[in-house]
Amino acid sequence: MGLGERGGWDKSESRYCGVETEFEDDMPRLLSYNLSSSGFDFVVAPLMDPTYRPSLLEAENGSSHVLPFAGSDLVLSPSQWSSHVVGKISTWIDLDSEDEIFRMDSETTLKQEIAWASHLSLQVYILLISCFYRVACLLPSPKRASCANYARCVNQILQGLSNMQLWLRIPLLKTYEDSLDVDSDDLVSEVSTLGRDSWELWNSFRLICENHSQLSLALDILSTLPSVNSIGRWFGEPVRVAIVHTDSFLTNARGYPCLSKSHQKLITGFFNHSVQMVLSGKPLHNIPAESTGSAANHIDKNVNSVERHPLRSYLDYVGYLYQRMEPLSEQERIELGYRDFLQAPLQPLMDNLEAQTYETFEKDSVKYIQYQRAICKALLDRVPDGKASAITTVLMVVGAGRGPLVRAALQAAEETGRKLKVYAVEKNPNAVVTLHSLVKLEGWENVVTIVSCDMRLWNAPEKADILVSELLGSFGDNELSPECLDGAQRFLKQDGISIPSSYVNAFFFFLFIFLMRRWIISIMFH
Ligand SMILES: C[S@@+](CC[C@H](N)C(=O)[O-])C[C@H]1O[C@@H](n2cnc3c(N)ncnc32)[C@H](O)[C@@H]1O
Repeated sequence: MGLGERGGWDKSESRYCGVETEFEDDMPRLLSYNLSSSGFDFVVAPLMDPTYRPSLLEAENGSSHVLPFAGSDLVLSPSQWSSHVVGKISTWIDLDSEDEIFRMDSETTLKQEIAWASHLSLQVYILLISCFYRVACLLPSPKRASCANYARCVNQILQGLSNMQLWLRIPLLKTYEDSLDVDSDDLVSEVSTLGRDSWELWNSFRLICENHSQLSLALDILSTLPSVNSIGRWFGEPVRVAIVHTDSFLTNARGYPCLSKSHQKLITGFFNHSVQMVLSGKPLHNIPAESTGSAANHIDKNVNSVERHPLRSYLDYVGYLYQRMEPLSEQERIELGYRDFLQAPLQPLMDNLEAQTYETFEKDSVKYIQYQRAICKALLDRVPDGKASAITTVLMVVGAGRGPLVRAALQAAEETGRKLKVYAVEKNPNAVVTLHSLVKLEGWENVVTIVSCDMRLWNAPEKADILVSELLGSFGDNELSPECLDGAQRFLKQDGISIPSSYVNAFFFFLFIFLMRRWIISIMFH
């Protein structure tokens, strides 16, 4: 999901720019109009007729009614539902309304619509496992500052939801005063009654939802933006979509839509965080040969006509902003998938790591350069220039994996002109296979001895001058490095050294940050 590599609109991944539409019960026509020739990749469309109210339908038809969804699940293929439709939950719902019937109607509708969306995505999950988690529903923004019942109900739904993301819609507003500056749009007039910073609203909502990983954000980008500090706070949040309203666009000298510098900065910042864009609203620019009227209402009966989509010039502008960005460096591309994700700590002693994990380690070139520098310094320190050809330093890499530290050590020896003998100790037999082929391929047979066993059980034939390891793990000890390295100390000569020579357990540091996070955030942003 999300934007592909920079340098062009990458079509290899679906869903990079969508369009918000109104209710249309002919889904295939809606898709055909908005996607096929118009350039959008997905629609954010209501799943249910907005006039539907459970209490009214029940009064009319008793219990034998059919829910007024936008088409049956069969009108689109499972992959079309998953890649091209984000279900928009009815915006009229208000689960914190004082009117009990309205509140009950809201809760029933919310559950029915999410159950329906989940039904659509469940088929997809079975048929197309790779689409897992691409399926999403857009929850309307809370209507009032106190939205505990809405959040409680969403939390309840999340507990039973395995195949879908919920995106809570929140307007990008700093304060109540901010919202008063903005024109009277439905959404804004709703949120202006909230009377508080929209980040606070999101924060209280997600806390009630216990920070559920399937709850993320859809941010409405309006014509006025909050301060840079206030915006910065959102970049630490799980924003999946930025909904850019047409009234946030200015008009350039040729009459085409464009964005202010601050809006441009915001949008490119979102691109950098793989946030998808959605365009919303009526076209407000009079461009020759382009039709006017609402994007949502403008479904021509003849969908095959070559008429330009009314929001096409807005889409082109967003595409232009994307293409204008500097392409990502190789390193940034590698890191992209790891941004903003908490990783489950690895257990390399208990488990045998997979090739993919080693490959990820090996891409961290900065780390291996630091090791190489440290080994260079150690070699120069231990072996004077005059004895460089007479003394062979014994170096042991304990936990050698597929060999990047062996390579760093041999490069250090070459760089310093020192003679080196390397023992590579590794307990993962699969990694040892790769290590063997690397040693052969590089012609290191004479200097590298591979030892396939747990370092704690190894009977080393000689003692080492330098012990090199990389077993820090997430908190400096989850790979059991203290225990393993303690077991390896017996290999070390009396005056031998260890690289790294020391490290601290960062657990308490992170615990402190975690416990003080609210205080730190308030200091940073107020
Ligand atoms: C974090 S990985 C680092 C691998 C490699 N040095 C690198 O940078 O890609 C740690 C390696 O140590 C190995 N290892 C962990 N405990 C070990 C032990 N007691 N004896 C031998 N190898 C061990 C693991 O199998 C794993 O390959």
